[in-house]
Amino acid sequence: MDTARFALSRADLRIEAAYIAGGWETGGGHIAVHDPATGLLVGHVPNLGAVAATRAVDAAATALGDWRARSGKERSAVLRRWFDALRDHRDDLASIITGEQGKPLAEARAEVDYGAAFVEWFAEEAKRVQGFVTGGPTADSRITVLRQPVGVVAAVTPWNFPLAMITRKAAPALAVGCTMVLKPSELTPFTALALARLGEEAGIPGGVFNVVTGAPGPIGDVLTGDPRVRKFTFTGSTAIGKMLATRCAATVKRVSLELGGNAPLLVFDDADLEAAVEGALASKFRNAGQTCVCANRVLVQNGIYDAFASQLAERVATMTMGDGFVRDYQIGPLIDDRAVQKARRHVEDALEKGASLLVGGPSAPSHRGSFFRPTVLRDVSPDALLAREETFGPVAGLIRFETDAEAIALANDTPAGLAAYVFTRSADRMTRIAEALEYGMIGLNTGLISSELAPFGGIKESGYGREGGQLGIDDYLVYKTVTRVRTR
Ligand SMILES: NC(=O)C1=CN([C@@H]2O[C@H](COP(=O)(O)OP(=O)(O)OC[C@H]3O[C@@H](n4cnc5c(N)ncnc54)[C@H](O)[C@@H]3O)[C@@H](O)[C@H]2O)C=CC1
Ligand SMILES: O=C(O)[C@H](O)CS(=O)(=O)O
Repeated sequence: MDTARFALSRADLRIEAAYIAGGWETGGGHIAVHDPATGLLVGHVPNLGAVAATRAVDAAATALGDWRARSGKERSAVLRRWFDALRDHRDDLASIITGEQGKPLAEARAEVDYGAAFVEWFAEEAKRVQGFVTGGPTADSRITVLRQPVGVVAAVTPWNFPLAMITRKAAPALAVGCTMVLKPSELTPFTALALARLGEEAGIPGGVFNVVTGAPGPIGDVLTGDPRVRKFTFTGSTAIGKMLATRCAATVKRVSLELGGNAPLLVFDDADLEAAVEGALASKFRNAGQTCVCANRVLVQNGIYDAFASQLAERVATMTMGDGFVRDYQIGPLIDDRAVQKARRHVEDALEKGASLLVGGPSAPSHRGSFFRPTVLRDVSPDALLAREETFGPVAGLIRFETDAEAIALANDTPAGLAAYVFTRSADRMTRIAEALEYGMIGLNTGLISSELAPFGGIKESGYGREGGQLGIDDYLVYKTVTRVRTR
């Protein structure tokens, strides 16, 4: 490992072991983890499989009784200590995130804040899980509805937010008394293991939070097939999510899916031009375009099109790109060369279909690591690949429209339904368009919609379930209706 690149990270937080039943395991083969900015080896984690995954489910099932028996206030205190530990180790965690995912340190620190905020939020929610009591069908009867933890939870998470996508699931689950087996992305396992280490320090009992590293297939088969797992939560690509949800049906698990997006960003003639450009920059280029809520299609009304295109291109042309550790660059590397090839394919296809390049395009080969320059294309066809698929890279494709009706039709013309953005000064148009768009989340005159306070999730083929906010805890609770008749 290039120790200089983890200068900020204390050795005891970068752990080359899986975490099962409160113990650190180094057995089995190994998976190599690389730094996307340099291709350098970051380290190895155990390549565990079905046997270890089953032992983790054993541990979660064993720990469930005592953990759910604690009061919400007692679990809240443990989560609060976990939150404090994440904040105290903000720089250590950020350097681990940048080292294995590539985002610039400033974005990595912001992700630690974002992920820790879910732990803080659900430490508070842990004390407020409410049921209700009503009168029964006869004078001597009462009906009580309890909300209880669903039980053992399995979670599978992606590489693009290697900390926040985990705490967005683990915090509500542990808050209500569930236990968890997590399979993090094999591309970014060290962040998950650091979370487990800090959770151990905070007093999360062994078996309550388990991290199994290794081959996705065999581990996934156990997490989707073991009947003791009562809830399966996934964040990642639509194709994998569909397959895993299908596997869960055999044991009727509760499932929540946060899948891919294809977010339209609509700019109307009456928009505040500066706000629309800022919003497009924030939404499109966060994490080098590798978020599921990134603007994936930029739909611009004809009257403002040229002004918006030139101002966006001017700003993108000034963006700095490079190794997230070296300087505070704005654009880091993509996760791997496969992601670079996809972005390149989308740009080339759009150009073949009549678009023109305003700025950017594939990086010079001299650039080490999996970089792709921030790119703006204008006059993109709605039939271009980048309008049909999620680019998951720093490519903004501008598509023209004339009328409100045309904008809505273009925006909704996708199986995805995660996030959409609207820039207009008209309150009436905001209301009409927001209500007509088929998406789980809408940004009005903003490109940033994610926080621990806002229920996050999609509709259509972007998935179901909500994470964060007042709704995030529901996915980890079951209802129990108790009818009682007074004895004579
Ligand atoms: N809606 C949302 O909140 C998010 C959606 N995504 C979507 O995911 C994609 C990029 O993220 P990736 O990590 O590449 O997605 P991915 O779907 O390839 O991987 C996500 C997770 O699934 C696991 N996985 C893959 N195959 C598996 C199998 N057969 N069994 C069990 N687990 C398996 C991976 O190891 C990883 O942990 C994009 O399409 C993006 O839009 C990513 C992050 C958030
Ligand atoms: O995985 C993602 O893309 C995240 O859900 C996006 S966000 O929550 O950071 O906006």
